[in-house]
Amino acid sequence: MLEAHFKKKLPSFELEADVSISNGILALVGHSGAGKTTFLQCVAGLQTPSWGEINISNKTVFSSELGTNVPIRKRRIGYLFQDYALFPHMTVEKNVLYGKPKEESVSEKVLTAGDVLEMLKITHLRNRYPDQISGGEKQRVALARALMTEPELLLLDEPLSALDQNTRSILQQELLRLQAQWKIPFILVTHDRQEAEMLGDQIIKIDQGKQEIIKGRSKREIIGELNRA
Ligand SMILES: Nc1ncnc2c1ncn2[C@@H]1O[C@H](COP(=O)(O)OP(=O)(O)OP(=O)(O)O)[C@@H](O)[C@H]1O
Repeated sequence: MLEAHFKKKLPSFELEADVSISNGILALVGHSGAGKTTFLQCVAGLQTPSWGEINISNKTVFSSELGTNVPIRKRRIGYLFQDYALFPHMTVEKNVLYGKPKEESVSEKVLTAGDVLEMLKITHLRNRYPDQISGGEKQRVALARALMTEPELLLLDEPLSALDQNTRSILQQELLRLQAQWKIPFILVTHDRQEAEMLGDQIIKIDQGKQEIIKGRSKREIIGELNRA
């Protein structure tokens, strides 16, 4: 579950975020420079909002009022970047194992690297290095490493944009399957409106920091409906 209600001052505008998602995929669309990456980074703890509150799985990770700002490594978030960010000197298996939490597992899903490699159908690549696998395979390894962290929320910053259409379609299906299996919210930044339509249970467009709901309903609308019932 993610509930984020915050503002972040940027040099040319202020980003205003107000989202709520308990399960499923929230797609974030918008022009270049609209504030999408800033949104993800505020949720992850890589940037600090100017004002507001962020809750993940009912835990407050940021609150300007309470002075709470939980560091990124304690937020239980998987973050997938466009450029995969794999370690070139480590094998696929070592890259995946790198995601394993250092402390004892805190979730009921105790995962081995073998489980995750199998889940993403890359067991046969375990001993290869990143320069010996394709772009689509690299993205699977990056996804495997993110899942290995046992996240409560997965942030995906244009994860498929560097891939060819065929690989992209396969991985889109894979994301849907993983989300259904994992049952945690995914936030997907994409430039591709069709991808947002296909994968997003909710779609939010950001323009100059202001959000517009394209698909799904705002928390305010849902609460209003409950109050009227
Ligand atoms: N480190 C920074 N310092 C100053 N301004 C920044 C910094 N990073 C981003 N910005 C500005 O903040 C605004 C939002 O940037 P952001 O990266 O969130 O946009 P985006 O929607 O993710 O864009 P893109 O689709 O091109 O990745 C932009 O106007 C950008 O110029």
